[in-house]
Amino acid sequence: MTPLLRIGTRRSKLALAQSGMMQRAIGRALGVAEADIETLVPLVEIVTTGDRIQDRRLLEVGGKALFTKEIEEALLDGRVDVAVHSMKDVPAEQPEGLAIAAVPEREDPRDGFISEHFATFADLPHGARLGTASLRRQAQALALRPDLKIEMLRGNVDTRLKRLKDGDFDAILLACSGLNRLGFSEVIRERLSLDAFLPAPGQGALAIQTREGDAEAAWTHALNHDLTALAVAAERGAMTALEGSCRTAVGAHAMIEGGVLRLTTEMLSPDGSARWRRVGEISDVSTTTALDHARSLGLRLGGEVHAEAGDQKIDL
Ligand SMILES: NCc1[nH]cc(CCC(=O)O)c1CC(=O)O
Repeated sequence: MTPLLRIGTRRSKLALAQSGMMQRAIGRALGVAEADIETLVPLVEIVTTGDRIQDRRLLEVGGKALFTKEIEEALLDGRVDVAVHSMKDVPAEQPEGLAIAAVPEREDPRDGFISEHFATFADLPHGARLGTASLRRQAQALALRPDLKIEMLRGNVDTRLKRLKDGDFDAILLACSGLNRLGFSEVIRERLSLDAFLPAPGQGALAIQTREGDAEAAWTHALNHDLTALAVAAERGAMTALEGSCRTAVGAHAMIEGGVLRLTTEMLSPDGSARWRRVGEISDVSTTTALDHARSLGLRLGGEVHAEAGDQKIDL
């Protein structure tokens, strides 16, 4: 049996968990019998530059694309037909010839607090060591607790949890979504508030990427969750206006309740002492609201934050 669709995936446990979930969803959408999914919708593992490089300075030069480049090349070559990414890791612009064909329903978008000895973020003692590689989490943590010592924490989720266990940190912060998908939810001591720890644009959501010509295939519609796609479009609009990347402290989160989409976006100085935030809404949203409508709100609010931060704009 020749495969119907090949799914390109990174080899990390999280990437494999996410791709595996989508493999089953795509198999079902294509009407493939459960027993044939592995054969007809196979996973193809691809090592990306980002996986090879552990040096943060090099990652800063290369940015997000380091985690997606090789997979995108495989898509363009036709070696694979679909890629599953964490939306958070997808750059603002799609490469020529590729498209985000679907955005499945979002997992918990919140950041999780993980610690051996402390039950909540507020319980951390003066000067406690907090591990994170995210400039956004660093800035948001310092905004609440300038006394904390932020320490670099890189690597896959299991590496990070092991370093916490080894006593390298008093606590670490990780996305709840990744932990939930890995089956590690029990390590989360506290789910941090969306207000204090405004998530990264797209956090908790996945991006299903295809060649442009395949983006309208019937199975992509089956995987798409319209309201998540709309919320994420707003968040990524803000990200675009704020030139958000791994290098800047940018948060954006949109929630849809009772037909109202409410977007919050912010930028912070790395030490958390300055914070520029905007909130805006679109009313009467439904599953048929145009993504561009949501994106425009993001671009506008992000632009306002950007303008207000002005000269003080953080350039690292
Ligand atoms: N940059 C790392 C990254 N990219 C996506 C996730 C998982 C969270 C998600 O699904 O958004 C993580 C780990 C983390 O932030 O804890």
